[in-house]
Amino acid sequence: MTVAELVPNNEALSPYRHFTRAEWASLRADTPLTLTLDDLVRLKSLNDPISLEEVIEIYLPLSRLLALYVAATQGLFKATQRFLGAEDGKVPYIIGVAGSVAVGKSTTARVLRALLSRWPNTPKVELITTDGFLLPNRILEAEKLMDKKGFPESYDNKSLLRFLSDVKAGRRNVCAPVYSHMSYDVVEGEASCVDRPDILIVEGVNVLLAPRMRDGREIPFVSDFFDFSVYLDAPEGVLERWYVERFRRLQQTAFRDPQSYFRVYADLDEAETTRVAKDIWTRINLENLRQNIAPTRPRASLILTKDADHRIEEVSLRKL
Ligand SMILES: Nc1ncnc2c1ncn2[C@@H]1O[C@H](COP(=O)(O)OP(=O)(O)OP(=O)(O)O)[C@@H](O)[C@H]1O
Ligand SMILES: CC(C)(CO)[C@@H](O)C(=O)NCCC(=O)O
Repeated sequence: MTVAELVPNNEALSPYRHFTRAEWASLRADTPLTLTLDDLVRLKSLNDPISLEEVIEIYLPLSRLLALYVAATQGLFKATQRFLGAEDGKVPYIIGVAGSVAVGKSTTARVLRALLSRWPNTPKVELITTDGFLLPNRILEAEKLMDKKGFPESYDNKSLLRFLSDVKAGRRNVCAPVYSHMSYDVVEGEASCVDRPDILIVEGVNVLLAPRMRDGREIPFVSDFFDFSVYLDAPEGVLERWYVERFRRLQQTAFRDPQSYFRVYADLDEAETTRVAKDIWTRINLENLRQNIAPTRPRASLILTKDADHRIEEVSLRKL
């Protein structure tokens, strides 16, 4: 026997099964296409920049996999209810979507929502972002955390955990605070409520953080409530480019609104705008990516790796 035969290869040792785009796309085979071409076109017109090819090759196989996972989990729940002699209830299936600022989490979450709601056993799919659980600016300012927006310490983690635990407990009308990118702050008096969905998608930069210890006790974290999670990945340089492009686009549009927190940047020229965007990216978002977000990647059930054109080139699925 050769050494090569004795030592398992990397793929065998990895907790993930890796698929090229083409391999993954072929896993849609035999799935009845629950979407018509019209649905796909409508999805695209939701203002999401995603290509139809991406939906068909990446997101349809993923929605098929998730439909199977959800059905299996619902079956297990029914078995437990029967064992306990309990009345039929419903527990929402919770999916986390994690990854850097500007990687495209909102787009992925919205596409998944649209696709999953087409399956007969999960018609009601709701979506929240953890942005609403950011501490208000007045607290961030007082605690000198304005340059740490998106870092774990900038969230009201207790409220976020209570929200998730209430949803998981099957409570009706569980509400989350709302964040405005325009005012760059939590909106006082506004709420976004979910009412016993079949699936809840929770999108946010730090949703896969590992539980931490305090006084020798483990503090629960958001991902304790997840049944499945997706980490969106792209190289740092590419992420910076997407961030700067988006910032420059917003500088031409939303920043001109008198309500915009970034109104002060509305009159900058192109070079200055790029410099400001790169500075915010490097000081805050890249730092957060390196310190907090990227280290959570190995905790995801699925990793989607994008190339510079937002095309998902590799899919890694955790072996169960
Ligand atoms: N599949 C895609 N194809 C092309 N462009 C995309 C795709 N997904 C996202 N983008 C673009 O990338 C940028 C970031 O996308 P999005 O706002 O969804 O990111 P995000 O991860 O939710 O960001 P943030 O954490 O900053 O809210 C946007 O400018 C968006 O237009
Ligand atoms: C709200 C977050 C943290 C995540 O969505 C992000 O969009 C953000 O505001 N980051 C702080 C630095 C910046 O303004 O880009």
